[in-house]
This record gives sequence, C-alpha cells and structure tokens, in this order.
Amino acid sequence: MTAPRAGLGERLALAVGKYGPLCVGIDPHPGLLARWGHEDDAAGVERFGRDAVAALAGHVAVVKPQVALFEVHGSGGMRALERVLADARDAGLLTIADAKRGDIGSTMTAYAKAWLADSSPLAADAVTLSPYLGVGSLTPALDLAAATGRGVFVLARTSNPEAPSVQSAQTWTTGRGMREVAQGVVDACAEANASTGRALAGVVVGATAGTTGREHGLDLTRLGGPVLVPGLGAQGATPDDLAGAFGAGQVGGGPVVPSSSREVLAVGPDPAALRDTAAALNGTLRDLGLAAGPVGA
Ligand SMILES: O=c1ccn([C@@H]2O[C@H](COP(=O)(O)O)[C@@H](O)[C@H]2O)c(=O)[nH]1
Repeated sequence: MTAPRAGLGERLALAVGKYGPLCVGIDPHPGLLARWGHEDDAAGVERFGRDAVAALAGHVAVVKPQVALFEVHGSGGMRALERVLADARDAGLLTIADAKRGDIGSTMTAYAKAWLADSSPLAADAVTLSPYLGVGSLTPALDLAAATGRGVFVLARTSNPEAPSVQSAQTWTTGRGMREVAQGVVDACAEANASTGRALAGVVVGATAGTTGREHGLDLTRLGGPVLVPGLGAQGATPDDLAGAFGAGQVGGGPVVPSSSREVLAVGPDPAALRDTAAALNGTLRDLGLAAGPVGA
C-alpha cells in the first residue's frame, strides 16, 4: 500500500526549509525571450522555461510558470508548458501553475482535473484560483487537492493597483458580521484547511498590497495554509516590505513564499547568474524570519 502523499503545505515547508522561501516565476515575456536569445514563439517559451528549470532545480524550492505567457502561443505553447512542468517534476522542484482559474462548479471540476489530477499532463503541485464566482464554487478543486496531496492558492489581496475596488469592499456574512472580501477569502481557506486537516488551501497576498503603506491588513493567524506573495522586484516591493507583515506571529500556517519573476529572470540565461541571484534573494528572505509552515512534516 502506498503512503498518502503529504499535503501542499507540508511539502512546501520541507522544500522551503531546505532551499529558502523564494519562488521564482517563469514568465517568458517577449523582452526576456529576446534577452535569452529566443524567438517569441512556442519553441522559444519551451527553451526558456526548460532552461530556467534546469538552472534553478536543486537551488530553489518552487517555481511558478505564468500560464498566460505559454497559452498565448496556442497548443504549441501549452505543450511547452507541459514539458516545463515535467522537467520541474523530474528535477524535484515544486510547481505552482499561475492560471487564475475560477468558474461555476461543474466547469470548475474540469479546471481542477486539468491542473491537479495525477493523470493530467498539466498537473502542478498547486494552481492559482480566482474566487470571483464565490469561494464555494472552488470546492471541486479543493476536493481534488485533498485527494491528490496538491493544493490551491486563492487570490485574496492581489498586487495590482486596481485590486482594492473589489477586494477591499465590505461584505456581510451571517455569524461573521462585516468584513472585507479579501478577509472572507482567507477565512474560507482557513475553514477548508481546518476541515480537511491538510494545509491545502493557500492564499495570494501581494507584496505590494495593502491599505496602509505595504501592510496587507489581513488576519492570517487562523489560515493554516501557505501564503504566496507575488510582487517582489519588478513591481516595486522589497524583502524589507515583507518583514513584519508575514512573520510567524502574523501567519498561522505557512510557509510564506515570496515570488519574483522578471527581476530574477532578467539576469539569465546564464545559469550561474540565475542561481546566484536566487541564492542571494533566498538568503535575504530567510533572514526576515517569515512564517515557515507546518513543523515535522
Ligand atoms: O497578485 C498577484 C497575483 C499573481 N501575480 C503574478 O506573479 C507574477 C509577477 O511577476 P513579476 O515579474 O515578479 O512582477 C506574474 O506572473 C503575475 O501574473 C502577481 O503579480 N500578482
């Protein structure tokens, strides 16, 4: 009998403990492709993604391919993404497919299978989800994640400047009173983690996000799952912006995984430069004492 695979939070915590918390985004933007000597086509994004994985495997815990930048090249781009994910899997790198999916429950089942089923060529360790159709509509993905030991990151407070118009709106829930939409997303993920006993539901909280300076203003103390923090580097957030907002006392669960794409990728394609940049960032992030996630997993 095979032992059940550990949940997302546990596997992330182990990898983060080994390599550091940094997640490197694999975002093959046209300008970066040119810099790396590739055409802006399916073959170019495949070479870019696979070279990034080869350079970073064994040096960072997790990579986050940006699905849109593969999808833009049609079926060839999606085939390229399958190969990038396969290389990462084979190399022992954890993967977050940044697909931001979300739909009515019956369609959500298909999205869940695409990104989280063991048999799918696009299977990742986690997928990003949009809760705009209601967090409850994401249940098929949470169920499949619980069954496969994979996980989800639900958008709570994103890093873009347009986000507060929706995510900071106040909403009423019986028994909870008024709270921000973003807090409602965090609380729903906390309930999913508590009810399954697995750290499978993470949230996305942008490094640039917040109502007061760079403070995100969310209560993450009962989350019981990981936090993906994009926005480091090219969007203006620095490691220091994360200190205090994502420490062990602020996050119940974890690990906290700050993510940077363009800033790291801009030093490529030289593998040593990519590794050195990631290692330096990991060193700085480690020193901040971010929440580390489940212990003893
Ligand atoms: O709130 C969010 C959610 C996702 N992202 C994604 O992360 C990367 C950021 O890239 P950088 O080059 O490090 O700015 C990109 O794929 C976004 O779609 C985000 O930025 N903010």
